[in-house]
Amino acid sequence: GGSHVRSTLKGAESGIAAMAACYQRFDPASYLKYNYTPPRADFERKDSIVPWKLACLHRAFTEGDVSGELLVDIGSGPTLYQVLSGCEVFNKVILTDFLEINRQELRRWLRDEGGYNLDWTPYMEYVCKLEGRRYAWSEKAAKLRKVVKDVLPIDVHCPQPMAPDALPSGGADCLVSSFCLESVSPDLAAFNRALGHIGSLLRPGGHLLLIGALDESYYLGGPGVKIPVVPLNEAQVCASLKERGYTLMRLEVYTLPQDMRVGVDDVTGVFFVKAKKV
Ligand SMILES: Nc1ncnc2c1ncn2[C@@H]1O[C@@H](CSCCNC[C@@H]2Cc3ccc([N+](=O)[O-])cc3CN2)[C@@H](O)[C@H]1O
Repeated sequence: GGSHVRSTLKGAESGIAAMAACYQRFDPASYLKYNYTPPRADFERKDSIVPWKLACLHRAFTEGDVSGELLVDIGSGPTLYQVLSGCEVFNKVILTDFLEINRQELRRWLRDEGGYNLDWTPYMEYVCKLEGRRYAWSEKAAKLRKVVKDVLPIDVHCPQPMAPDALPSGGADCLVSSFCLESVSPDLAAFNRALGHIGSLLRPGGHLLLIGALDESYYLGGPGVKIPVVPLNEAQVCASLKERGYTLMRLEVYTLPQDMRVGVDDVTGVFFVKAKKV
């Protein structure tokens, strides 16, 4: 009856409010150091996580079935690597995040203002190498600065995650989202709802490229800032996608070698999904 539903929704709201409170302590500089420097971002190592992610994204964006005008990155955080390949395929890219501090970090790089917390050059060089264009990282930087049109607020727990006029009426042609949904959802039900909410931003027939953590229960969003994560397994990810109206086209899983487990989280694996909205 009604009272049960009210208490359930109330529970969800308190879990989401608690999560938002955690994120007030998120520190972009620490987060970048924990996850986007060696060993997790070591371009000399074939088994490093970031090169694996960049290769998955490069392949997904360049195998011919992904096209259109507008690519939106959901929950960009303070990172740009998610759209280094996509910026060659779409002529408009919009980055999004819940925190102004992360949006500022991205804008600082996009406006070439200096004072960055991470050097993205090795990332751009690696993607250029994947594209068969050697030593063109400055062209990649220029392309990114030209194609990224905005950095906007988002809340994936809202049925309408972005402002009503943020996107063209048809929605985005493609979404990419990396390590966001499972890290902002108090439980699996919230993860499922959030997946549905972002789906409303995507046109039918559009693609979703989703990267996420497997079996993660927490990560450090800064020194001593322990942020809870809903632990997911592959079956749950596939079931959520199906339930929210996506057709799964590819699922790839990366298992972290021991020395990639550096104490900043308890992730055992990373999934890469390429899916299509029915
Ligand atoms: N309600 C919301 N809606 C949208 N975005 C929101 C909301 N709340 C917070 N956000 C926004 O979403 C956040 C995205 S960063 C979340 C970090 N994800 C977990 C972390 C990442 C990571 C990276 C690399 C590797 N690896 O193995 O190489 C493992 C892992 C696992 N640990 C953050 O930007 C926040 O600002």
